Amino acid sequence: MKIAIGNDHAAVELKNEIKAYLEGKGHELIDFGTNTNESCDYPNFGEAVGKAVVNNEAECGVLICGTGIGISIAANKVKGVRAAVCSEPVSARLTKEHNNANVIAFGARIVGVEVAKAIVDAYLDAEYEGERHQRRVDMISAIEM
Ligand SMILES: O=C(CO)[C@H](O)[C@H](O)[C@H](O)COP(=O)(O)O
Repeated sequence: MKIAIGNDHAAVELKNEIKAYLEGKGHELIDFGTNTNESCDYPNFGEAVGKAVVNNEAECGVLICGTGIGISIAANKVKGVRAAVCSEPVSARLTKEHNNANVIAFGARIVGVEVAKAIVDAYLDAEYEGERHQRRVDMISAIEM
């Protein structure tokens, strides 16, 4: 799967761990940075990953900042993005099954590397269930119009 990934300065190390983990599973990662510990602004990376997903350059996105919150708020401003912050794998599975989330986010200051791996695994292994959930996802899309 082609996956866009992005992060701010708080999450360079965790991003590199998750990127290597996903590449080891055969995924192709498009890395939008940042790749240094120099302080930077998470909206740039949330926007870049969100646009890559809605423009079909990637099938889904992974975003990491200190909490996962700011970067997901930014991504959610891109029309068509449904980014969900998850700090554990059950929510990560459910946001794919119910919300058809196309971006998963988490915080490098909140979760450790093993929980982060479990979150991306749960998200990527899950399938959108459609049916009653589609009505609700359509309602979310209608808010963007
Ligand atoms: O956006 C955030 C909060 O929701 C992230 O945690 C950022 O990484 C954080 O705000 C960055 O903070 P810093 O003090 O500039 O490192």
